[in-house]
Amino acid sequence: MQADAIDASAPRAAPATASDLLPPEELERRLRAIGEERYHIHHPFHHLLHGGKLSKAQVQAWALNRYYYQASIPAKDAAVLGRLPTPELRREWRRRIVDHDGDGVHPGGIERWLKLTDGLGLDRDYVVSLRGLLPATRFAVDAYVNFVKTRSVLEAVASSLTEMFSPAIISQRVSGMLRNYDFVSEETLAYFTPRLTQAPQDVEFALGYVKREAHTREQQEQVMEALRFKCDLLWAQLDALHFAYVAPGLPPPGAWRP
Ligand SMILES: O=C(O)c1cc(C(=O)O)c2c(n1)C(=O)C(=O)c1cc(C(=O)O)[nH]c1-2
Repeated sequence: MQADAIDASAPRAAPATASDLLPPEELERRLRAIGEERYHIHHPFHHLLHGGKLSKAQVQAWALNRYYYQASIPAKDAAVLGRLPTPELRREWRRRIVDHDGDGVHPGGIERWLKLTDGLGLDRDYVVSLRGLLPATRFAVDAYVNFVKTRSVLEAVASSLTEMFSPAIISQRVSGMLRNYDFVSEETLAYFTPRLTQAPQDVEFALGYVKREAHTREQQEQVMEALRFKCDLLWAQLDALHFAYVAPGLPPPGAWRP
């Protein structure tokens, strides 16, 4: 047997039982620890982006790909909404869809993201067509939408909890990009300003929900696993950008090229 193979005969840790239920504050502490370890704020591509180390073309690649994440968030939230059992819960979740789609008078997040891609000089029709996406962007984002459709409502809500950590990365990104790139302005980065108040509001509800509704240790573990999955999905998107546009710099066939 290889040294690193799993020894099936070794004693296993007893499965968690209801008596192992974590106090809600401990669950929250563990969720925050997951973000501290795995959130994409630690990704090398993020450091290059806010540190001013990317070319305009590399920033364009980031904005183009991230458009698909932004555009898919309302589809994700509509899938969650459709599974929530009470008017109170649905009312709360509905706000998220309006934040991104707008209300027909006030523009939402998708429109504001397109201001960013416009400001970077990308053709809007091309961005919206999704033709230049990296395959891995599509796979990662689609996996998120699929996750909330197929897992429990508890896991679906928990998977949004990366937003606990988004104000920190957004602050770093915006201040760094404004300082380091002459091709971005406060206006082009305006997408991010409302997120600094929307995300904490989203989190207050979602975190309260998982702390209240995870009734067994197994469910608490599912909540933590959902957050890990979501961190991985954000990380994988930056991995793909790095591989295609930074090093070794190998965009796959069909993907956008500067
Ligand atoms: O700028 C970022 O790094 C970042 C991260 C995240 C996130 O952590 O999921 C979101 C956003 N932005 C964001 O703008 C956004 O609207 C959003 C919605 C959600 C979600 O899971 O429902 N995450 C995020």
